[in-house]
Formats: sequence, C-alpha cells, structure tokens
Amino acid sequence: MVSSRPHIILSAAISLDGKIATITGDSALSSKKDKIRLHRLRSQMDAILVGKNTILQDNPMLNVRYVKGKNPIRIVLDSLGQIPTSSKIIQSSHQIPTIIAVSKKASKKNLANLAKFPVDVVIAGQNKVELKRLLRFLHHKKIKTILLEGGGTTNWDFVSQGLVDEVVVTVTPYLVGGNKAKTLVEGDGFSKISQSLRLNLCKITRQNNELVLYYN
Ligand SMILES: NC(=O)c1ccc[n+]([C@@H]2O[C@H](COP(=O)([O-])OP(=O)(O)OC[C@H]3O[C@@H](n4cnc5c(N)ncnc54)[C@H](O)[C@@H]3O)[C@@H](O)[C@H]2O)c1
Ligand SMILES: Nc1nc(=O)c(N)c(NC[C@H](O)[C@H](O)[C@H](O)COP(=O)(O)O)[nH]1
Repeated sequence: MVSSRPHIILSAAISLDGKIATITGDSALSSKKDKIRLHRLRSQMDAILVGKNTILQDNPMLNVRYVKGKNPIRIVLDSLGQIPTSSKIIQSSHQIPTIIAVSKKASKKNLANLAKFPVDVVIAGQNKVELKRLLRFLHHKKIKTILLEGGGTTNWDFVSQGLVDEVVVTVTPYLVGGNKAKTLVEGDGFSKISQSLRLNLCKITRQNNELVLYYN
C-alpha cells in the first residue's frame, strides 16, 4: 500500500522511571555514544519534528553534528507562532530549512516577526495544528520520513491519533522522580491497555550503561 503520509519514528531518551526530563526541564539524559547514534539516525531522516516547549526549554539546533551527514528539515509545532526569533533554530534558518507549523490563532505580529527569517510558516488548523493535514502537506513536499523528538505533549498528539510507526527509546541509568516531571508520552492517555498503542520489540542494543530499544 502506498502511504499518504510520512513514516514517523518517535525518538527519545528516558530515565529508568520513564521521564524525559527532570522537574526543572533538564533533559541531558543521553551519553555521548547515544548522541552519536541519534545524530546518525537524524542524518537518515527527511525531517525532525518537535513541539514548542522543547525549543523553549532546550534551545536545540536539531542538526547533525556528531557524525558526518545531511541535516534533515526541522519542523516545530507552535499553534500561536510564539517561538522566540532569538532561538537557535530560527537564527540558523538561513543554513537549514525550517518549517514552523501554526494554527489560524497565530497573531499577525508573531507571523510578521517570523517573516523576517527564511522560515516556512505553514498554517494548518483553526486552534491547533491539525496533524493529519500537516502530514499531507509534508508528504506533498516529498518528506517521506520524520523523526519525532518530543516532548511528551507532542508525542501524545501523534500517539493518540495513530501516527507513530516506530519507537526508538534509549533507557538511561537515572531515576529522576517528580510527579510533574515530563514523561515520554503526556496528554490524557488511553483509559484501557487494550486501547493503547501496542508495538513489537524488534531490536535491542546495549551501549555501556544504556539500552536502546527499537519497537515497530
Ligand atoms: N529526553 C528526551 O528525549 C526529550 C526529547 C524532547 C523533549 N524533551 C523535554 O521535554 C520537555 C518538553 O515537553 P512538553 O511535553 O512540555 O512539550 P513539547 O515539547 O511537546 O511542546 C508542547 C507544545 O508544542 C506545541 N504543540 C504540540 N502539539 C501541537 C499541535 N498539534 N498543534 C500546535 N501546537 C502544538 C504547543 O505549543 C504545546 O504547548 C522539555 O523539558 C524537553 O527538555 C526531552
Ligand atoms: N535521544 C535523546 N537524548 C537526550 O538526552 C535528549 N535530551 C533528547 N532530546 C531530544 C530533544 O529534541 C533535544 O532538544 C535535542 O536532543 C537537543 O538537540 P540538539 O542536540 O541541540 O540538536 N534525545
């Protein structure tokens, strides 16, 4: 069957207790070896997608720098178009193609600020970004594969709509606790295990103190 949307791989590092960051938002969980593995995976993807909070918290580059390889297109979900133009992703948009997906709720002022940079602003949805609509657009733009790099809120949006095809999770040797610390998948959650997304474990690799789990 020919798919009408990109293939989506959810990727993250988690603590042993399933968190993707501490209560203060510190997400430096991966070892250097894991970052090298992640960047190799990034270089094989057409695009990387994250939610706005990950940009605010981590100010990531979302590029390939620990290995040689091509940079994927970067996509940020940001309903209101509030991402600061001082963020690394906007500041480096001259070098790496960058898409900001917003809804019709984004203010003219925010859109005008973004328009000062060579970012592609895509309006897809009334209040939030309608993921299926955005994915259709990306598919037309020849984006066949997306690495979904969180955070937990964005992961839930994709999981709850049946839009995750694979999961690659690095289990790191930390117990961080905190009932408000973000977990791999946030949102309302499924009520029943029988309704939740069930995957098949297809590969495990060990990197010293970490395990990388591959599910599809
Ligand atoms: N350990 C890891 O692998 C990893 C990976 C990514 C992020 N993180 C951490 O996760 C935390 C952030 O996670 P989070 O759950 O707070 O936020 P998030 O990064 O998922 O961003 C959520 C925001 O993205 C936007 N968004 C999401 N879905 C949208 C949609 N459908 N339409 C429009 N906008 C949408 C909204 O503004 C929403 O508030 C940070 O602390 C970050 O460090 C960790
Ligand atoms: N595999 C993985 N291990 C981590 O320890 C971690 N924090 C992330 N998190 C993904 C998230 O998107 C981060 O913001 C980027 O990993 C930072 O991205 P850059 O290095 O600046 O490209 N992913």
